[in-house]
Amino acid sequence: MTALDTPLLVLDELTVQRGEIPLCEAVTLQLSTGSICHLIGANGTGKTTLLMQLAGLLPVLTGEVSYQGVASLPMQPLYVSHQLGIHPNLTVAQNLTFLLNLYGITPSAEDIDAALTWVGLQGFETISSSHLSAGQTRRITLARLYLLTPDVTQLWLLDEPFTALDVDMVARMEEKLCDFAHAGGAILMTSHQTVGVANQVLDLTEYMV
Ligand SMILES: Nc1ncnc2c1ncn2[C@@H]1O[C@H](COP(=O)(O)OP(=O)(O)OP(=O)(O)O)[C@@H](O)[C@H]1O
Repeated sequence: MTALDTPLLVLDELTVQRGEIPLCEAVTLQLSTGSICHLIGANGTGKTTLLMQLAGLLPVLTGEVSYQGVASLPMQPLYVSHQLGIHPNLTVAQNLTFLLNLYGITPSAEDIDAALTWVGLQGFETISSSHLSAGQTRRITLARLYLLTPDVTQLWLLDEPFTALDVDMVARMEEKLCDFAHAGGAILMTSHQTVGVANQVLDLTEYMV
């Protein structure tokens, strides 16, 4: 039995819905440990809406979601929104600490140093986050991935994580996605760029109302 044989998240006939308006119907998906699923579709199809539904930020009104074999939403998926949620009045280290605290992790100074080094922000710990470029700001939100293993959260929902990143950082991110999937995690992610490491695709265009 390979890692891909183990079902983790199952969507059965789910309606992607924003308020009263259904966007996509009867969406079906099975994600297993080891899955890196690229969620695709034109602008406005409902990709962000689906990720928000799975993160518990918007309701699932029609269809079933089961997680680890139980009819429910995942208890604590990691949801990285394309809206960054970085507080401009906090330093880089303070923002990263806050993002990790949400998952019950209190990082040590060494953890912060290692995560920021991984995203190329070594030495930025005490810099105000308002002084960073768009790509550097996104790197703060991604630095948390360095410290999150499948033991903490087995499902990553990533909304356009590669936006504003340079080629080297995208390559580093893809390596991290593979490491996480091989360690027993599963990933559902949007990107308007090619995701070379994806081993599954969900095209929402096929389900549009
Ligand atoms: N805050 C909102 N309130 C009401 N409707 C919204 C809101 N955000 C998006 N929508 C609507 O929901 C639809 C789906 O939006 P969503 O952001 O899920 O699309 P998407 O596939 O992620 O698009 P993109 O590729 O542009 O990021 C859009 O057509 C839009 O009209």
